[in-house]
Amino acid sequence: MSPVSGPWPPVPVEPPEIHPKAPAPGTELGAHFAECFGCGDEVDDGLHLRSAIGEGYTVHSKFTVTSAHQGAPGLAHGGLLACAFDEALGSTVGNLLHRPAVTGKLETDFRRPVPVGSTLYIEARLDGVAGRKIYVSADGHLDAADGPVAVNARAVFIAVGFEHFSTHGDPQALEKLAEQHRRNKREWDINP
Ligand SMILES: CCCCC/C=C\C/C=C\C/C=C\C/C=C\CCCC(=O)SCCNC(=O)CCNC(=O)[C@H](O)C(C)(C)COP(=O)(O)OP(=O)(O)OC[C@H]1O[C@@H](n2cnc3c(N)ncnc32)[C@H](O)[C@@H]1OP(=O)(O)O
Repeated sequence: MSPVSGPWPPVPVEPPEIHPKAPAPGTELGAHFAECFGCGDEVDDGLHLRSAIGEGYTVHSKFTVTSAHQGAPGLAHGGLLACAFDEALGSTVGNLLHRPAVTGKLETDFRRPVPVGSTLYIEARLDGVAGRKIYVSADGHLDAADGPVAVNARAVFIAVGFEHFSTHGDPQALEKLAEQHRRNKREWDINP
């Protein structure tokens, strides 16, 4: 339960409908985009966050804080930690619902410092859906899945059409990504 103030979700919601092709519990999720700062292998100083589907359709992610992620000497930058939660929560929405969506709002509650060299274990869950609004939350534990909670986060993702990415982003890179997904036989319909 997040200590961030106010009721959550803030509006009446429907239970999320897990997509029939959502990966089964235990499935390790690869990077969704090699150049993604959150999970991409091609971003040297990125987070290299790795995720797997948990029981009860949670998503478990982890990343190790490096010196490239510092704010104060020896400590993770708060915005960087927020980025990790954006990634983990986005992965939760994308992989469990198979709905293209973008972050509308992201709230974080920093409860303990996160030192360089520590690993953050993030457990994320779907909290409910209201129309295009998808409510998600997550807790980040220090150095073990049951370690002390360092960060809580909650977010509203807004479902969008695929044209959101092709109109506002880089259509050529998007087509390359779709091709990679086809090659890897990922079950995600990038162009539904
Ligand atoms: C990203 C991957 C793409 C490739 C996919 C490939 C593979 C996918 C597989 C798995 C995915 C895995 C991982 C993904 C990991 C990370 C993802 C990172 C996600 C991001 O990092 S993404 C970047 C940051 N993000 C933005 O760049 C958004 C900029 N923004 C906009 O583009 C518009 O702002 C938009 C579209 C949000 C809405 O615009 P719009 O015109 O379509 O709709 P409108 O404004 O009418 O809102 C409709 C309803 O949402 C409510 N609403 C809107 N905004 C709200 C807010 N802030 N708070 C609370 N509620 C909000 C309204 O109140 C209304 O609610 P109601 O229906 O009840 O009236």
